[in-house]
Amino acid sequence: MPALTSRAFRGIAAATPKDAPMTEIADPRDRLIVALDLPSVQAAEALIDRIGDAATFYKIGYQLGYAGGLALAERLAARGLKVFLDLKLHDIGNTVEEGVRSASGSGATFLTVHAYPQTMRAAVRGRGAGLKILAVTVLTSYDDADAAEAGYGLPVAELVAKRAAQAAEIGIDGLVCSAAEAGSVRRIVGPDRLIVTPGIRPAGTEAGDQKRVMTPGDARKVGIDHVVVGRPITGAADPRAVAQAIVTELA
Ligand SMILES: O=C(O)c1cc(=O)[nH]c(=O)n1[C@@H]1O[C@H](COP(=O)(O)O)[C@@H](O)[C@H]1O
Repeated sequence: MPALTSRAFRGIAAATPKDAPMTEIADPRDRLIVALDLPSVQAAEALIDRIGDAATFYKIGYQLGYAGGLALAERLAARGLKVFLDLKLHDIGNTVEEGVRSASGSGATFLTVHAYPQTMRAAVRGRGAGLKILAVTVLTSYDDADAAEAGYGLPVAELVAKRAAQAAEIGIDGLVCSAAEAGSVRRIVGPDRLIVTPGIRPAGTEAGDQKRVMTPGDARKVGIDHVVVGRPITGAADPRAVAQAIVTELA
């Protein structure tokens, strides 16, 4: 995979509004969500120790969740760290509603569902106090060709916009999209819903399987609330330093 450079982002950055407002967040570290995409709880705890107080917010997804990570989520929340449970639920309404209800007792701050109207309505019905539901619009590993291959008749930007409008109408708390769509999503959903953007790559780092990417500094300018960063931190020789640099870029 080619390394990404500032030049690679120039087109995207030029197309976005300058210094769009971000939601007020008291601690700038809360803007960075570190994706704990690791094979074991032991590996995750070792990374959290190395990062120390440079990060306050961690995401637990499939890889760690199916390897004991759900219990870890409860322990991290009990320690005062913020937890994003990235379960990306999508099923019949009853199953989603009851799954969200179960997750509401975990102490997590965020939980993801896919942005299908039936799924989002069910998630809102099951949502307990303190848990915010994020709807994943179109995965950041998709481009227009991938959307067409999956059977969608809209380009990614239009599909994201359509799903963002549906999510806002249903009462979802926040959207997951790429930073490239954050400006248009903000105009659709208004100031009160969260915009959370994966596909974030510090300049010079590998995109890997991500297709809609942006640097933390450019993402800051388009009004995101939180960024999600995995491999650039989990694979770094000094994960604490990378986390600190990203928080500085976002501040
Ligand atoms: O819901 C997510 O967090 C998510 C949505 C999306 O569209 N794209 C995306 O990459 N993610 C997650 O964000 C993280 C990105 O990881 P890196 O590509 O390693 O930075 C992974 O844990 C993905 O599962």
